[in-house]
Amino acid sequence: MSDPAFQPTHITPSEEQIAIQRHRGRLLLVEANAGAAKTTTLALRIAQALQRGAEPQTVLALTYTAPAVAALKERLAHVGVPRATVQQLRIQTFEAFALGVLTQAEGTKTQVVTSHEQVRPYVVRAIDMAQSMPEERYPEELMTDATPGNLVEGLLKSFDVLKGRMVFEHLDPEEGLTPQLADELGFGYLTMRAWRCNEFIRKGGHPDRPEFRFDGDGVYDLARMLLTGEIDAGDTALQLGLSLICVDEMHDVNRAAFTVLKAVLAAHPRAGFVGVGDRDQVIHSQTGAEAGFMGEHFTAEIGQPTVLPLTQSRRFSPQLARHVGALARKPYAADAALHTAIQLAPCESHRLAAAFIARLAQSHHQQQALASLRVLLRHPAQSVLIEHELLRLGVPYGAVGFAPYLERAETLLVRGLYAYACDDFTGFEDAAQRAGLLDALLLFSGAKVDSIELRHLDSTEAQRAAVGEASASLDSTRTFIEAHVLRSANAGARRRLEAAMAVLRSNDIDAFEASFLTALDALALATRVFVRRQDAEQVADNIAQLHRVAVAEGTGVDGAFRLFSAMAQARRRLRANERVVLSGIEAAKGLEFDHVVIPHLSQGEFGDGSAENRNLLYVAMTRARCRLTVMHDTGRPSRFLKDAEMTGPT
Ligand SMILES: Nc1ncnc2c1ncn2[C@@H]1O[C@H](COP(=O)(O)OP(=O)(O)OP(=O)(O)O)[C@@H](O)[C@H]1O
Repeated sequence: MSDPAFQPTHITPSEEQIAIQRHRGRLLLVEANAGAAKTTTLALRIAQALQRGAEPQTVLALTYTAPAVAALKERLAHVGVPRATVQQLRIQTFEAFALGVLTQAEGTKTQVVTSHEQVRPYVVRAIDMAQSMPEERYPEELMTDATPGNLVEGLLKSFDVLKGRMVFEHLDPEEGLTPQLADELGFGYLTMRAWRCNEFIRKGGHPDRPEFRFDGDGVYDLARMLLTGEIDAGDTALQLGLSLICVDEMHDVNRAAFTVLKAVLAAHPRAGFVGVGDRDQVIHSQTGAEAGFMGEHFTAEIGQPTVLPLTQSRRFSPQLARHVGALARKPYAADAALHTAIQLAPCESHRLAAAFIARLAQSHHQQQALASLRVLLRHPAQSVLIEHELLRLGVPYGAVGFAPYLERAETLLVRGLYAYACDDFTGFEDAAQRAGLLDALLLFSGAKVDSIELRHLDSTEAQRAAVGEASASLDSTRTFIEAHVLRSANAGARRRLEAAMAVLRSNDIDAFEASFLTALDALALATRVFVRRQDAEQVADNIAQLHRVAVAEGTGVDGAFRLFSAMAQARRRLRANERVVLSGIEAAKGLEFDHVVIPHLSQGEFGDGSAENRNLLYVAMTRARCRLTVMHDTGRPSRFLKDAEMTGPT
């Protein structure tokens, strides 16, 4: 039968790519290194299906993140699939796909809860419930010194693991839950009991569907219903008439997602399947992501796939491939025609690194040869100094995966405390700026807006209404801080806020340097209001960086805060920019940039030596096309740099 090949624009596919594009077997897996053209080849395979006559809406491509969805769409357009057709393809995250199937199966849309703060009260209730069960056989195992609020953060992480790995679903239903069993499974007894209560609460007493779904609950609920038989492959919600099913970034697949995938494949026995991934890009192993889902589990539970190779990086040079190969301890080939400049920039201090990056960004704007400059950061707090230097030089930039430092709630908290303590509201001239400041103060003080007129609104709406009214003028802003924030703050927060304001009021830079951070105790403040410890730590890190910047300015306390206001004005004036972007590494997965800069690679700065951190650095380094700049203190390089053989001259 004649099968004319789809002819892509912009690229000439290799023999390996053509073999994958034109493959006709049912199950195909491609495991290949970063940059070896997995996403592009998936796009070619989809284009070939369209060429063979498949309707766009019968092609499903699943990924884990929204940026990965965007990247696949971009590749499809790049190889020549018309944008209008790309829009008709079903390219979705696993979570969005599962929510769609559930809506269909349940006949109604369930509320989706997106923030940890929204889900927190439910988890607190679950802990209370677990600790007060009348028939509990091991009550002493459930007692702890921590308050429920302080347990939430750890529990949510454990819940992710329980969901991703489907731990409960794989237990023998006859076997009761005991502390010993919990221990064997690697979870605390309280965690497992609280999980059960949390699920009970989430169901809200409704027989058919839960009251709400939090991130990841869509895939989990669908996977669970598939396992219990509430939904099966024959269900109309899964009969989507698909002709081709694809998974990009298969290294992110966990048990729950795999269960969904299995059912979609079973529901479409005539559809082709192509999955692509790279086991060294597993950066979500805590939630059960496992390379086995592209290997032994796939063969055992779905069938024997054909495995086809993509052997060469088409993104970067053989020299960079050698370094990342050494880091990941695997062979790594690359197209010999590609050239990637590798620059090891020595930087003894973070301040020097920030100044260096700002100059690099400035010259990037002045040239046309390279399009994108992406600075990849392990932690958002690392952006504070860099952004400060960029703003000082007036260099336009964007931020992805985290808010720019001047817009973070903790920055507004510190600036707001100064403004109120010293009655200097420079930089808060308009109502929107004052509203941001009040929201930040309310968040960290733990104060609740409570007024008789607003009792008919829920707490979020009541706060919005009160802040909207108070921020209308400077006077009402001051009064609100006095009457609603400080007076009704919880005792611990109020003590810390007052102490920090006393330091600011002294306008003594030495006192500020020595005691501001201790007075505010940002970690304690944030731990009370953030569910995840890592979020609280990030707040504390951000404030520490802000403090460092203020001290280093050498212009006194008032001088430093005026500068922050000026920087905030400057930031608003700068055009939004996509050529120079600071971002987290997770947000860069699946993407590529002409010039990648990775600062903070001195000893201990890239986290511990875990496989997950190694994989994060692997992902970061493999985003570069034409140039990679790696920055560290030459006297004390990170062990990962040593492993990548990047400490000497390159
Ligand atoms: N035949 C080709 N000729 C030239 N360049 C190609 C070819 N195929 C792919 N590329 C380019 O190679 C680069 C890497 O491709 P792609 O993003 O598909 O790799 P990947 O394996 O999915 O990467 P990652 O693992 O990082 O997600 C892209 O710039 C792409 O345009």
